[in-house]
Amino acid sequence: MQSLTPYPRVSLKSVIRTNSPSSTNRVVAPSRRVVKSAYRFDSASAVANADFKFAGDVGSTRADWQSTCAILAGKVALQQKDAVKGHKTLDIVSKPVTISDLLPAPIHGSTIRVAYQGVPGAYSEAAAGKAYPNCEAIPCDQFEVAFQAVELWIADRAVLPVENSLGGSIHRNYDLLLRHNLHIVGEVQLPVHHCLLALPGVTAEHLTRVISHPQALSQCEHTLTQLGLAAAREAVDDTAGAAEFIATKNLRDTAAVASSRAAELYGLEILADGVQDDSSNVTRFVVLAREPVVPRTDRPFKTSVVFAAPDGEGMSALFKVLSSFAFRNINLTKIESRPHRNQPIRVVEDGESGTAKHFEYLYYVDFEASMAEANAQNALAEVREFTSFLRVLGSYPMDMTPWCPSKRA
Ligand SMILES: O=C(O)C(=O)Cc1ccccc1
Repeated sequence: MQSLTPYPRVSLKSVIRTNSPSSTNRVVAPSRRVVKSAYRFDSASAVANADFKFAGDVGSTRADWQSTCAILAGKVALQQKDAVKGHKTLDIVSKPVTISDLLPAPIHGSTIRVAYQGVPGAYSEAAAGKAYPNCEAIPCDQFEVAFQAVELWIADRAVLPVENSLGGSIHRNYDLLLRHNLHIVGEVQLPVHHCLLALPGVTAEHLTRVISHPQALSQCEHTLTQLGLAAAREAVDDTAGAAEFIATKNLRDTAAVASSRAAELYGLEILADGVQDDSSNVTRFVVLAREPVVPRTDRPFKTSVVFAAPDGEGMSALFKVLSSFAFRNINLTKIESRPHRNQPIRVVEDGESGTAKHFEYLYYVDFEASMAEANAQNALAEVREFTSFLRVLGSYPMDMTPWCPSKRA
């Protein structure tokens, strides 16, 4: 997959590697001033950006964001120098951690900073806006960077897509959930409405290439073919980044699958509206934070766990785990298996027939219950007995917003 986007984003290079806040490092919350001009998701800036044309004047929102990135990059450069000198203090900070920084929600009047992968106009940015309507949405160039942005207090939350009703799971994020120690504190389900975008004046006959996030391409494959688009499909990091790439490079032979908001932001035209193969196309995002939320029982909660089976017991352990939930009438909403990276293969020697190689898996399960419920606690106590590894990724309120398929993002 190519990374095409020139938009200034928090990148791996600009995120300093340091120990976690619980280590001996003095890590304090970043001052709001450091990131105050980060792109802000609210209707006012959406309207301001509607006039933005890539080839013309750069709007103040974008200029502000670029200067923010410069500040951030400068701070990071400073830290890198300090790291070389052996200083371990994280230097993007100007005040010590207070109790309000540790609260699961921001204190009244403060703006929550939400990291997402992509550039403005990405669906992940819309998901951040749905979860936290007046947040500062912080674009990151990779999923991993969004995790690190939260770990390093550059952001308060990260919002990441994990599955789509047409395209299936986004495996990278399942793997990252395990590699990092953030907690799932919420979920967002976003109806995704895709458009085919191109430079003004370009028609379908000019197109030799359609670029987008691989999930977006797979969600539109049938419709694009029906539109007679024999153009090659090319996967890039995010939908809005694809739109921006076309605008900056002035590509008249390339279209992007992205949101109508991306068309407005980057001065593209909508060649076809609603190109997803199914109007009930929904993407589920998880919201991550450094601290878990306290599970409750006064509203519907979901809990996400990941576990591994003891050596050689893959299928029977899975059966027992599923029974633990079934016997308690706990509904599972998701089950996903991923290769067990620390132990990918189990080799079984059989003198007569040869050597069998079995793949080992980790299982990700979501169930509809709160960890505050005795039922869920008992189920997990039992699951622990059948598994060699078990981690609760989070117990969090379910997204219960009314169903409205395919609203334009
Ligand atoms: O690329 C984006 O805009 C994303 O946020 C990832 C994505 C891609 C396709 C559907 C939903 C989310």
